[in-house]
This record gives sequence, C-alpha cells and structure tokens, in this order.
Amino acid sequence: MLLDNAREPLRSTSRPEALNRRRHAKLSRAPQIAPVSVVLSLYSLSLFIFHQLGYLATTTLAAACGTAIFLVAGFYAAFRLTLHTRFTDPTMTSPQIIAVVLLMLVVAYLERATQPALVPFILIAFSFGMFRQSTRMLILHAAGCLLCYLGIILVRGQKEQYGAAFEADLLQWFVLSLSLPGMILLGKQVQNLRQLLSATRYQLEHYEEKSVRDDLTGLYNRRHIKSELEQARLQANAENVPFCLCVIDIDRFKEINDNNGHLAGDTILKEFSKVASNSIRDSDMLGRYGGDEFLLLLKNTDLKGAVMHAERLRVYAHFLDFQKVLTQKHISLSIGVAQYRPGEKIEDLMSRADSALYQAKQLGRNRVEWLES
Ligand SMILES: Nc1nc2c(ncn2[C@@H]2O[C@H](COP(=O)(O)OP(=O)(O)OP(=O)(O)O)[C@@H](O)[C@H]2O)c(=O)[nH]1
Repeated sequence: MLLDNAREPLRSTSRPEALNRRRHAKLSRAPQIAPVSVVLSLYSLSLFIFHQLGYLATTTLAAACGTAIFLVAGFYAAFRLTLHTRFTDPTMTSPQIIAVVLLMLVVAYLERATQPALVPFILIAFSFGMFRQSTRMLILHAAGCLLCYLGIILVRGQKEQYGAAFEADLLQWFVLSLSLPGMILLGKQVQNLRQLLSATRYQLEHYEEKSVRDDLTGLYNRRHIKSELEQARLQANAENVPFCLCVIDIDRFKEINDNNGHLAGDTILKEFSKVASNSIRDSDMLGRYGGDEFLLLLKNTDLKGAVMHAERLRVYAHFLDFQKVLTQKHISLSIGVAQYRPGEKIEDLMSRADSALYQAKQLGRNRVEWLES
C-alpha cells in the first residue's frame, strides 16, 4: 500500500528560523548604544593622550569625559526604560550620532589642539549610521555636521582675525567635506547589501517552509513526516513513551477519479486534508505520503488510544458531504494502525501499519485495523 519504503535523507525538524527570530527579538531588546559608547570611549582615550602631552586642560578633559559618561548613561537608561520604542528608528542611531558629533565639535572649538582627532572620530561616528540609516538621513547628518563645523571655524576665525590657524581649520574642514560623501556612498552600498540579504533571508524561509509541505494539500510531505517519525523513535527510545502510526487510505479513489475527473479527486484530497488536520491534536502530525495515502503520527499515544483516534477520524470523514463534487455523497477511509516497538526501525513500523491497512482493505474497507504491538 505505501508507495515505497526507499530510504530518504533525514531532515532535521528543528526550526532554525524560529530560533533566529527569538535570538533577533532578544538582540533588539538589548540596548544598542554602540555609537555613543564605542566612539566616546575611544575619543575620551584620545583626549586623555592630548592631556598627557599637555595639549588639553584638565578642566576640559574632565568636562568632556563627564559629558561622555552622561551621554552613554542617558542612552542606556533610555533603552532600559524602553523610550527608544517611541522613535521611528528604535535603534536611536540619529540622536546618538548627533550627540557624539556635537560633543566633539564643542571640544574642538574650546581646544583647537584636539582638532586632529575630529575628522577620524566623526567618520567613525558616521560609520555606525552607515549600517542603520537611510542614505537621505546620512546626507542630512553630514550636511548638519559640516555646517556646524564651518560655523565654529568662522566664529573662531573672526575672533582671531582670520590668521594662519584659520586657514589650517578650513583645510581640515575641506578634508572632512570630501571624506563624508565617500562615507555616504559606502553607506549606500551597505544599504543595498542589507536589502539583498533580507530578501534572500525571506526567500530562504519561504523555501524552507515549502520544502516540508505537499504542494496539493499543504500537509507535511513524505520526507518531513518520515523525519518526524525518526525523531519520535529517538524520543520513544530515550524516554520510553509510546507512539503510533496510522496509514490512511481513501477507499476506491481510482473510481472517484474515473467517475468524477482528476480535478474532483484533487478537491477530495484537499478537503479531506483540511478536515483531518483540524480534527487532530496539536501534538499529532498528519502528512501526505503520496496519492490518496496519508500518514498520521500520534505522539505519546498507545495502540488503544491510536485506534480510538483513527476510528473517530474514519467516522468523521465518512459523514463529510461531497455531493456537490462527486456523483456519490460520501467517501470512506481504511486505516491501518501500529504502535512503535522499542528498538525497531521506522521502516518496520511503517510496514506493520501498512499490513494493518491491507487487512482493512481485505475485510471490506471503511474500517480501522491494527497489529498488536
Ligand atoms: N486526483 C488525484 N488523483 C491521484 C493523485 N495521486 C494519485 N492519484 C490517483 O489515486 C488513485 C489511487 O488508487 P489506489 O490507491 O491504487 O486504489 P484505490 O482506487 O484507492 O483502491 P483501494 O485503495 O484498494 O481502495 C490512482 O488512480 C492515482 O492515479 C492526485 O494528486 N490527485
């Protein structure tokens, strides 16, 4: 009765995508303060070196480090208090980059000697935006940053009568204004890659789901149900819990096809699959083995319970009304049931359930037969 017993590669039934989603959800709950924490830690360290070399006053160092700590703590608290969920971008990358860049510009304004640190650290701050922000947002931030920096240079230049230092400041501003567009272009590439990655992930998940389903009925396919049986076997051996297999066959399905056409036959297969999968427990698993044959795996169930389940399904299917589709009103099922014997192979279990089904057919169909375990 079963189409064949050819061994197929077993497929893991664990749901990696579910695991990934849980991991992703966990990650998205974690405070994402890398832009402030990483940039400000490194920047503070560089300020400390400036201070050690005598280029930075202790008060400015203390004020800058204090503000950096305040910002990191503030963003951390905002994440902990879930304030980030109120932002369109819950990673709060924009406010973090703006805060970091403003702090660095103020320090550069107060202590011109620290200016060599400005361009590299602004670029590092923007590199965080590359992964999380749109190109439009990056351009806006870059423009805002360049304007503020130019404003600082002009104010200071006016105070110092536009001397040689002013020219050096302008030079540095030009370097930054030429570097930022490169950063934005790179950001655009990263955005494209991210889009490609998420489209690929979506497709993979879709194909993964499709690969375990039967096209016509949407039930699990033969490969998946065999893999589930193998899992149930391992669990039964390890925990000594019973499980049963039912092989279900629609009686005289060839006649149904011959008398009503294949499309009507397909409708019966689909309708039966829908009804049967709604009538089983969540822990049970129904799959289409092929043609008009289905496998029902009943976990944590002994033979007596399985026969009861099978009988209920048989009666249920028998009372379905197919008058609109078929020349006859009802269909009937023959079902063979077998309980797993500890230590046996899945092929042997399937073969015993198949023998029980053969018996049901021999005894006149529309019945449940079983083999004692
Ligand atoms: N409509 C339709 N028919 C299919 C499909 N797959 C297989 N079949 C047909 O299902 C029929 C299965 O018939 P069998 O199981 O061999 O025999 P039966 O008529 O059911 O007789 P018993 O099993 O002895 O009661 C064959 O005629 C197949 O061509 C399908 O996807 N759609």
